[in-house]
Amino acid sequence: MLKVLVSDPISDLGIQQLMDAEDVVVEKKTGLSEDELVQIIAEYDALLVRSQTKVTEKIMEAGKNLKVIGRAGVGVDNINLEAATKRGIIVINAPDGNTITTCEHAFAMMMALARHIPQAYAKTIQGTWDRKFLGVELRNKTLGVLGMGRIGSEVAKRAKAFGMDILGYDPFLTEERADKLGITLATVDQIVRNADFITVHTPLTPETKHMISTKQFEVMKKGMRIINCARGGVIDEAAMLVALEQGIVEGAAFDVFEQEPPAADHPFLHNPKIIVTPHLGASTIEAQENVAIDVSEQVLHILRNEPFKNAVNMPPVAPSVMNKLQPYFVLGEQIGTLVAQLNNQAVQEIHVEYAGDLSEVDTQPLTRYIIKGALSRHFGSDVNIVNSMHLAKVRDVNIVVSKTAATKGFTNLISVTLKAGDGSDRRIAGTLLNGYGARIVQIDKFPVDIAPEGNLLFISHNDKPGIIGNVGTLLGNNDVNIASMQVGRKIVGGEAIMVLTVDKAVPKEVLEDLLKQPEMNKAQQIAFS
Ligand SMILES: NC(=O)c1ccc[n+]([C@@H]2O[C@H](COP(=O)([O-])OP(=O)(O)OC[C@H]3O[C@@H](n4cnc5c(N)ncnc54)[C@H](O)[C@@H]3O)[C@@H](O)[C@H]2O)c1
Ligand SMILES: O=C(O)CC[C@@H](O)C(=O)O
Repeated sequence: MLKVLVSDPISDLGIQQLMDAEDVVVEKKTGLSEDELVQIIAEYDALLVRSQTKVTEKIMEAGKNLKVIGRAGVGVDNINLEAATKRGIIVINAPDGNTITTCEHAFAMMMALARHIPQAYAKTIQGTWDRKFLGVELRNKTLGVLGMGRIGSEVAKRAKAFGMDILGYDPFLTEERADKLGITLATVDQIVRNADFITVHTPLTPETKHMISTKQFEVMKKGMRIINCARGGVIDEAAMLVALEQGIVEGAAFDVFEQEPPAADHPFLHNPKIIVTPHLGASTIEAQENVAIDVSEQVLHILRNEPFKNAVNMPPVAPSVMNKLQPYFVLGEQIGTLVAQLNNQAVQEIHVEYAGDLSEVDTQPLTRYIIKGALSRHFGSDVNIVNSMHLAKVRDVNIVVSKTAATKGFTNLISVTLKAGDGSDRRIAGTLLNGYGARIVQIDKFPVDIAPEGNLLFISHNDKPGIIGNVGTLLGNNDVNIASMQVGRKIVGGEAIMVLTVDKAVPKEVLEDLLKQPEMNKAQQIAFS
């Protein structure tokens, strides 16, 4: 008999099919600590969670029979994916079931903000008939939506019906799709400067962490309102409080927090201009049923060795293919990550070219790693080798793969070009050198020789005397040690690049100072993990 543990409150109706299955026993034990879970998890073949249970490495290590972890919801940030992958535990989620519900929550928050509904309610039930609450209309206001995926797009549709003008930003949002949605494609800067309301709908990734912080608040319209029903930390809580005190922010509505639950003395819980809810975005009867049904169905398929979808981590790959390709997986993902970090435009096409030895093998699994790397900058832990091609497709990113036996001087070469909607492109090529390991050998049109590890600093500048010295001095003065440096240019006095390996991450302020140096065009930190 297969055993399934449900460790968070999950809709009974949603898990009915699991409970009805003759080969499955379902046990519900909610509110368990990590240690309590460690004690019992070995008995179970599957674990079903929402967001409360933190599925740690320790729990997985104890889960000797665990084949699948089902997350009834979207975000899998409460599950240690790496540990699951390492142990061959499949992690699945239910990405679509709570989209509308969460969108409606964000919209409800926006309306409550506009009309002070929670504050007015609290006064009224205390016996104070206070009619001084003066709201604003949504009509004719500008709404900025950061993250135009499933939820952000639904919010935009509803805001249009309310007569709002919508500015949207998403790295995968092209002019064409924005037109289709009837919104204006904008940059983050345009959104923060012009929006009366801002709502965020991105995952929490290193890039989206504090994407709205002091710098962004400083240029916002005085009296704007802001909503976070995505993930705590996308909006910098401390910076938001300062902006509220300065009158830049008139009101804020948060469903999610940097630390959940927030401490009892968290300033958001005691500020009359901030509306809070306890991560209720997905909490409707419909959404909870939807996600539980989706996830139960997939868990049953996995337990019965049937084909399944929505796996968030490693899929099985045939051993023969695996043996040939495995050495390239890390490099492929690194090339994808690197090229995505260099690109700042909405991506239309990712062109992967395999040369030399690689032209003779079925490279499909490797392409998945490359696309995963290219998308992970924006999808964070939501993208994996199972869903990377699918995510690219739903975001209208065309994947082109070509092969050539010509070796260009290397026995194997992976070249990845990101083509943007505006016609620009960025290119990275890498190889595995026998005895030396992975190397990045080309950045755009410049040949380089870089080990893809540690912290890289990528600088693009005009080829003028003194630049290398300036960079070295500035980094030295800020205690950033340079381990290696490479420079490249095509013509004397023309466009040039500098790639430095540094011993620690370069602070934001130092990058800003670098950019202030003469002849500098770009200074960017690149990370490989
Ligand atoms: N409050 C809740 O209970 C609740 C419920 C469901 C989902 N969520 C959260 O809401 C968020 C959105 O969910 P979704 O289902 O719409 O996900 P999605 O993957 O469909 O959309 C997320 C979008 O964010 C974009 N993005 C990534 N980096 C970005 C950046 N730097 N700037 C702008 N956009 C960026 C991605 O390209 C993607 O289109 C997720 O964080 C999810 O975990 C919260
Ligand atoms: O289970 C929940 O209520 C959280 C849902 C939400 O944050 C998600 O990522 O799906």
